[in-house]
Amino acid sequence: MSMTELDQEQRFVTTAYARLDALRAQTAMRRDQALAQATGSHQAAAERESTAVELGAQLAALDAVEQGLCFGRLDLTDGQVHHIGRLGLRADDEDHTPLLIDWRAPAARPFYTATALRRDGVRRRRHLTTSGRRVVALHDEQLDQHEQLDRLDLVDAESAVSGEAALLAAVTADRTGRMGEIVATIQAEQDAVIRADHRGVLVVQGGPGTGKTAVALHRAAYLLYTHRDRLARRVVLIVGPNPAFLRYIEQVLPSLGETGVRLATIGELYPGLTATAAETAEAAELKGRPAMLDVLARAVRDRQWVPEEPLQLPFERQPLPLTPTACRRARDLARASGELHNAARPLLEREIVAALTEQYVRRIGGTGLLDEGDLAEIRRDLRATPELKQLLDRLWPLLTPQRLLTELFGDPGRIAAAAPEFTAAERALLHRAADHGWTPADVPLLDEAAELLGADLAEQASAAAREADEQRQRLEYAQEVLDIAYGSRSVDLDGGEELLSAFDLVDAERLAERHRTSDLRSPAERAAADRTWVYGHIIVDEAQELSAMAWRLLMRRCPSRSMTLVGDLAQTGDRGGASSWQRALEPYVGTRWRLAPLTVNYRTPSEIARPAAEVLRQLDSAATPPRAVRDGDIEPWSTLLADSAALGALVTAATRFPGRCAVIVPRALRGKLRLDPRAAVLTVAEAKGLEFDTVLTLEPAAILAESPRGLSDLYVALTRATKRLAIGYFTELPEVLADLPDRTAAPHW
Ligand SMILES: Nc1ncnc2c1ncn2[C@@H]1O[C@H](COP(=O)(O)OP(=O)(O)OP(=O)(O)O)[C@@H](O)[C@H]1O
Repeated sequence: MSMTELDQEQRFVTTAYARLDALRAQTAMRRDQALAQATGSHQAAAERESTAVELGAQLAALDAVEQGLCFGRLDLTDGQVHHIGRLGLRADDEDHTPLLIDWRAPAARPFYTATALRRDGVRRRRHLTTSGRRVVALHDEQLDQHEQLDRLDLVDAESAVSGEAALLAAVTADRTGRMGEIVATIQAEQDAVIRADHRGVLVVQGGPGTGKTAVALHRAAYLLYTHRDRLARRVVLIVGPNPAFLRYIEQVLPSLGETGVRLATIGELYPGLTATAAETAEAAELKGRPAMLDVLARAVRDRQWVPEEPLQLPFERQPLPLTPTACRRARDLARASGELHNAARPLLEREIVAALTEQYVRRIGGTGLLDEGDLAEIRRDLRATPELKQLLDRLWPLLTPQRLLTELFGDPGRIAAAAPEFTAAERALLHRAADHGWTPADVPLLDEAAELLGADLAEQASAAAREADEQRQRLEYAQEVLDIAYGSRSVDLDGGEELLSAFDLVDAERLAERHRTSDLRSPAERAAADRTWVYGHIIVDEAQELSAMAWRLLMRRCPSRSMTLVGDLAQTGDRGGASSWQRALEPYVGTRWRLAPLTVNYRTPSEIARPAAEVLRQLDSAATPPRAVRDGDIEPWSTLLADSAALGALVTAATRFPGRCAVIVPRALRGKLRLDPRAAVLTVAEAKGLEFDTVLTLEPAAILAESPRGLSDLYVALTRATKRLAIGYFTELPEVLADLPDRTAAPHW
């Protein structure tokens, strides 16, 4: 590569950064102006403040693309040259000439898809490697020099990875503990997923390390770019398996300049609580079964009570009796109304008050002397009796989802009534203390309960009152603004005043409405606070782990079914997780979903992929392991550990390598080992989706034995390493790993 070409690229990159700097300065100035003017009337201040927030977000997006602003160049056969970057830039000239093309724009696509066989008009693809703002290397692929290839070469040219040098540099770099973006080296099969149509359900199935997570995140960025208007307002939701995983990926989208996304675990999808309490895998599996739907429905019906003996309502001098028959009639009527539980309570109340009125009339000697007005008064008095509410609360309590579940799980009697089809052992799994925290598996149940119960009327009334009050204040304020605006006008024409005030009122309402929508929370924040928010698109990572109940919750949040589900059935660890995409999706979309496979493994070198493939073969003899994109230089090995000191020494030695190190342990050993703190000690569930330079998998036989999905767990444990993998065991090495070189005599890395 001649120096002049590097210089030329440097000149271009310098121009692009200068343009970026200018845009930043402009945006910062406009934001500061908006902030300085955010005073004066309430309305104007709110509008300027929201402008300032918007400009602040734009500024953050411009700052985010600093690293690797420009990473590619396409030379087309027609002589055009396109530079590809992390955002689109136009020159500051009259024509706004395109300078840098956003990687998501259609014109950038050939950068990811062109091959020697399908050139898409590309003559040469160039990868630019930069360090800060300096161009340090160029890698070219000449796509027009393969005309004379024979058949064999053609096959190779088709399957070759694009931008090989840049890709290899990316996949062999030391890990930082945070996932990074891959815009410069997205591969063709990944690009197809990233740019797939947003409509309908797309399932991305791929083995460990095939870039499912990376692709899911870049797809979110692509969809936001392509459908900005709709998706920024409706929000893209990305669901991950646990908070540590979300921390691992949370930087990727901001680094691509995208913030209109909500990242959440299932445990965070019920507003007002974060469900992080632990429970057994068996209890979580049970709660994820579709049978829980009936359990919840019965638990609600169980709260619609009929006493066996008459109840008494203290009223005037002598209590009024309320017979079981009257209670049953009232309950059946309320149930027959078809209203949700909380909404049906007023119907029950009306019936109960009617029955009590009848008792009262009977006590005072019949209806002969009473007219309708008297009866209404009696009913009013009954309703005003404080004990009536207590009585109604026993017969048909207003319930929040939290209260329904707490009182259900806290009471074996209630569990038995609601879950007659479960075995005694299963029912025991559901039982727990009332002060037990919420677990992730509770969240779909809370959501389902909210659907069954409907809004608590008291809650609804107070929310409505609050909203009415705010609206009144907004109207008053808007009217004031208009009064001032129109104050100077003369309105003493005949009839003119009336006309004008009607006009004012309409405008005041519209103004108030506009003010109401100047809510400074971002759409993602508003989505997080709203249980019934409908998302524009939902992406689920590790989707194979979702239970049937969790699927229901997500489908409710996405009636359009615009979803991307990424996962690997061979890695399913949760007992309630999926073993077939068709079975999991059937209830919601039938067979109307598309499958996109990913086949190349970018994480583990071929040496490490080999024993993992052996485990996969035992899991599913028909499955094809992903093809490792590179060879490493270190074979994985096993060692029998004499004692915990030997383990400690091995782990300490492992932490001396650059990058990150993890010890993956059976659940039973978690928290029981004293190891070098530089090594992350994780169970398989915790390590899922993550990767490390060096991995020690400990006691694989115990990992296998701990769960009915033991083989899947072992598969996950063997596929986390980017460079070095060793297996340590105290007693037994599973047969499936017996072929690994045994280094018990000299267990060094
Ligand atoms: N095109 C690419 N260019 C550079 N790096 C890539 C590319 N594709 C994937 N990678 C890297 O490979 C590693 C594995 O990717 P990722 O974690 O997305 O895989 P996965 O399919 O989600 O794996 P798992 O099933 O284990 O969760 C990551 O470090 C990712 O950045």
